[in-house]
Amino acid sequence: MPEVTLTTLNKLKQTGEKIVCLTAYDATFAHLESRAGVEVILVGDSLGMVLQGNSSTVPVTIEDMVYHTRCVSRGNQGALIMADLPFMSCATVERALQASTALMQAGAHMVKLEGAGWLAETVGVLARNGIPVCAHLGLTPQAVNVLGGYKVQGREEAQAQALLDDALLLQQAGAAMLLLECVPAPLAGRISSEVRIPVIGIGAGNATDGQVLVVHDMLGLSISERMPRFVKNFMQGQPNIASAIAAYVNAVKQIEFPAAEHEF
Ligand SMILES: Nc1nc(=O)c2c([nH]1)NC[C@@H]1CN(c3ccc(C(=O)N[C@@H](CCC(=O)O)C(=O)O)cc3)CN21
Ligand SMILES: CC(C)C(=O)C(=O)O
Ligand SMILES: [Mg+2]
Repeated sequence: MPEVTLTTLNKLKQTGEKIVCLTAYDATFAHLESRAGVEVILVGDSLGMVLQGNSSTVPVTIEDMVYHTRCVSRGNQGALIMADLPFMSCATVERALQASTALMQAGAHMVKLEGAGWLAETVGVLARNGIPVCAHLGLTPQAVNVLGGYKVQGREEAQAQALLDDALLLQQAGAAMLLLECVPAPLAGRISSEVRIPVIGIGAGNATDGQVLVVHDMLGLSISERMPRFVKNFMQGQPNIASAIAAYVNAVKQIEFPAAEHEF
């Protein structure tokens, strides 16, 4: 058992203290982040972009995710490890169970799946089998080819209402956590206050229960010229990576990050 558990995260939500989440893909970063006070380490399928150099997360396989989850697990010092279920791994309940088993046996404490209310049954089956699930809503990058780009979701009233309905449905189905990506800040705040479970945001304003960023982004490392609006470079003014990560933890805890310029 890690030092940080779902109980810890639920308590943080109740007390209003922000939950800090950051991606890691290897043992060294897992070590640094967990030592710096990051509560949740996300082994994100963003590794398909920042490590593998793909232009989306679609090429990432379960084997890739298992490998990096194992690496992170070895370096982790007490954080809760959440691993992404990659593209197509939730197409059927059976596939989701198989992929999640592999991730949990590689050292994950929780899995994250992209998708809305239609995954409620999958979430329920996983939860009943002892696998905590985070449901990733809003901009779901694995669906980039359907969405037509990495765009803000939930801007129209009907879409916003559908997101809120999905959040409540997934909680009801047994989700332990939600992640909202690129949704208008007021909508993310509303969803966070209407569900009991912790809500982590990226590009979703500062009213969610926690924040996540891709570690390469917050260290100012980028292949492309343009960074998404929600990214802040925490290396600025810091002597090393450990202190940049500590600055991120502090900024999230103090609700200094994200600022208005980082939200939609
Ligand atoms: N390095 C990295 N960082 C990420 O945050 C990330 C990945 N990779 N890979 C998977 C997804 C892709 N993500 C992205 C990528 C681009 C935007 C982006 O440029 N968004 C526009 C929104 C434009 C709009 O609709 O108004 C922006 O200006 O931020 C958002 C999320 C988030 N995830
Ligand atoms: C951007 C975050 C939320 C993610 O899913 C990832 O890193 O893969
Ligand atoms: Mg992901």
